[in-house]
Amino acid sequence: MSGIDTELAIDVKNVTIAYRNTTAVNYRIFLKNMLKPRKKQISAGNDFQAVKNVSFNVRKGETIGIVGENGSGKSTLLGAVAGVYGVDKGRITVRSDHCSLLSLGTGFQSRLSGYQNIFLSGYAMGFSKEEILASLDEIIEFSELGDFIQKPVKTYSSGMYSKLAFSISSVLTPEILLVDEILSVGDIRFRQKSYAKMKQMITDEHRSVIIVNHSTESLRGLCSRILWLHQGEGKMFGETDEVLDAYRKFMVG
Ligand SMILES: Nc1ncnc2c1ncn2[C@@H]1O[C@H](COP(=O)(O)OP(=O)(O)OP(=O)(O)O)[C@@H](O)[C@H]1O
Repeated sequence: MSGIDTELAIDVKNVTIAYRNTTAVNYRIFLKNMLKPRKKQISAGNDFQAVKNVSFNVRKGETIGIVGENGSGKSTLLGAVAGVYGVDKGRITVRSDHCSLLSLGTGFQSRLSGYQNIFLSGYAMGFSKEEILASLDEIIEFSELGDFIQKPVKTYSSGMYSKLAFSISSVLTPEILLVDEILSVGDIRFRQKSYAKMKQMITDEHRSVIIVNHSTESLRGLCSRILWLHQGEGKMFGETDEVLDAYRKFMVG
């Protein structure tokens, strides 16, 4: 089998992910492994398959969206692309030194302060201490957290948590950005601000983005292609309007 197409930032081929076999890995191991191509090939056996034989790709500089009803496997697939989960069958190749998963459930160490978590996340994304320091003031200002930046993240509301997560990834600007539902959290003002920032990030021809979101209207303005997952399977992957129209029709008639 030949290597990945050089125009692709992410290539997901026939991936199956089953819970029970699939374990969330130690954070330090995750940091070490997140940028390596993953080629684990084991049988999924009788475990619950959250993602079944799914293939899609993201070109360099492209933004794609993932839609699907609750429990269709979107977050699981995104977690596998980020390296948080291994795959049971198939292969995921990620081509970048700087990759970040923006998600409400992962990433921060709850006992550490927002300030400390900025460094932790920055390192996880592949940035150096100097690069993080150079962006620190901008991250803190964008987050609007004020004095809370020195408080443990476990004291944050979900909106505050997402503000910090979004600020880190939008200011440090990784080459590959994986966004899980984060645009739908936060107050209206921050949502508008983050949507505008996301649009600006996406227009950078060097950045590749995957967005998981239930708001088809947000996705329409941001994505060139959409993957529709249904009960763990890839039901459609193609041009944004075509897939979203079919998805809306399926969901609401
Ligand atoms: N840790 C876990 N252990 C076992 N099963 C899980 C686990 N996490 C998710 N699942 C199951 O895997 C399936 C896919 O879940 P996943 O969170 O990936 O879906 P999703 O499309 O992101 O859902 P939502 O839109 O509700 O966020 C669901 O049936 C869910 O119950």
